Amino acid sequence: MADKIKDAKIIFVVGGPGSGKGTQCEKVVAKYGYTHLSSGDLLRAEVASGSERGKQLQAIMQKGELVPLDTVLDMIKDAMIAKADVSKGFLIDGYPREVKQGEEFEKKIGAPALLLYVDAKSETMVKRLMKRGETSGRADDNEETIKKRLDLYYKATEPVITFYEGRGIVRKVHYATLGSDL
Ligand SMILES: Nc1ncnc2c1ncn2[C@@H]1O[C@H](COP(=O)(O)OP(=O)(O)O)[C@@H](O)[C@H]1O
Ligand SMILES: Nc1ncnc2c1ncn2[C@H]1C[C@H](O)[C@@H](COP(=O)(O)OP(=O)(O)O)O1
Ligand SMILES: [Mg+2]
Repeated sequence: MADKIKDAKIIFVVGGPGSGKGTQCEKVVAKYGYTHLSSGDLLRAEVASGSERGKQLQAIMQKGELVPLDTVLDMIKDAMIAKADVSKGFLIDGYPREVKQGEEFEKKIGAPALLLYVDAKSETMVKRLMKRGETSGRADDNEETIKKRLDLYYKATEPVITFYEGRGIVRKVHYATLGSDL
């Protein structure tokens, strides 16, 4: 099964909470036809299913913490396999959240061709998330959880960008300016 995605083109999409990862991914999908997989969306689908595992995930996400690595990696891998036959490439949005997640992904699936870094100032992210929280119904779009998610982003996720900069595969995306060197 995993053989099906062995040679897939993989693009990691990394940025702070509310930086616009999902929004930029939609633009890439429209332009290049890649398959968009958001770790957060996959987790929220599990929560919505009402399963016991979903309840545990919901409690973690509500606190602004990271869910266990194996859980999220297995979900992404299953989703990739399900789309392998129809996909030109994969946008992996919201993963890796820490360097270890990147390492495990590479061991189990493969190496990314590119990392899209969606950059935004922390004030901008907070403002957007507070606004999104008015309608999103997301348990983590509230002031207290947003603060925790931002702290965790700077502590755990920014090092991911430095790690892949060392490999020369990081492309920074600022607002709606998607380069044509994708
Ligand atoms: N370039 C932008 N300018 C203004 N608002 C934006 C921009 N990109 C995203 N947003 C808004 O910010 C919020 C967070 O965007 P989203 O794509 O959901 O971010 P993420 O997936 O990184 O959490 C959304 O409400 C979205 O409409
Ligand atoms: N790769 C990952 N590892 C662990 N937890 C993750 C994860 N991706 C998402 N989650 C959990 C923790 C996040 O705070 C929550 C929401 O993720 P998200 O939808 O990517 O949010 P956002 O991009 O707005 O920060 O889901
Ligand atoms: Mg998102």
